[in-house]
Amino acid sequence: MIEVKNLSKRFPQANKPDKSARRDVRESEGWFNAVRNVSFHCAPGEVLGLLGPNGAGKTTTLRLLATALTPDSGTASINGIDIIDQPMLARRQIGFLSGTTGLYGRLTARENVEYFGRLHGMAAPQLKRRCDELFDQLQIHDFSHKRTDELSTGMKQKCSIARAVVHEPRVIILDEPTTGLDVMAAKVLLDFMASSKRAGIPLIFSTHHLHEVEKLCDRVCVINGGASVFDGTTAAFRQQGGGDIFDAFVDVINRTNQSNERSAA
Ligand SMILES: Nc1ncnc2c1ncn2[C@@H]1O[C@H](COP(=O)(O)OP(=O)(O)OP(=O)(O)O)[C@@H](O)[C@H]1O
Repeated sequence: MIEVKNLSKRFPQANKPDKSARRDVRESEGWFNAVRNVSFHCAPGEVLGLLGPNGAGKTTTLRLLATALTPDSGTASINGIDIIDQPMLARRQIGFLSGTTGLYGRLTARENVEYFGRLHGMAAPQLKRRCDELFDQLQIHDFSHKRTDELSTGMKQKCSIARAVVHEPRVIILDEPTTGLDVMAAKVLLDFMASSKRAGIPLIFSTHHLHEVEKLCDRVCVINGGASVFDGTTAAFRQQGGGDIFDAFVDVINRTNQSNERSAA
């Protein structure tokens, strides 16, 4: 179970805001409140889609949850483990794919995944079994012997996901897993996510592709201007757009933009 309540994170602003530019409701006296008030939950066997326009705060939220950043306020727990009180313990439960691949270019795909498995303390037979399983699921076998600096974008992404989940995490968090991938590569990743769901693993992923949400997600959280502005089932979200998920997204964003503009004025 993943539970997030009222998370917030601000960053110091390097430059003074341009007075002629439209004011962002998140700017405040030298700080930028990238995440202001984000709440959602995701139960075992559920997939939650994290949606929002560019710059909404999705990556920052996922980095907070994955313990790569420390929240300024709010709480989050992974299977009952508080990420602020016990970040190391929480981290061991999480498989996190960040936007940057972080692969070692001079190692092969297999060496990269095995290296991270060993860092997690996996024994050789367990690691071999897990690599074989993941390389089947993610269709990595054909290029597992190639150095990762020689791989295509899709191949690198598959390898990054295998690396992120090699230790059989109890929750999975993926930041834009299918961005930049062709249809066939994206399908492999979506099938992988569906198999994690069948295995009962709570999975959260951010995306700009609403058809992925239709296909996979039980729940949706929309972030706009650093705050969660919708958190509920995919069916309830679709209802917001009279049955159309695209209309629902546009409607929620337009409504909250108007209210943010009123607050910033
Ligand atoms: N380290 C940082 N310092 C200052 N501002 C930051 C930092 N990290 C993120 N921000 C700002 O916080 C806001 C949210 O960024 P974030 O990357 O979380 O958005 P996002 O929803 O993932 O966007 P996208 O869909 O474009 O990936 C942006 O305005 C960004 O410039």
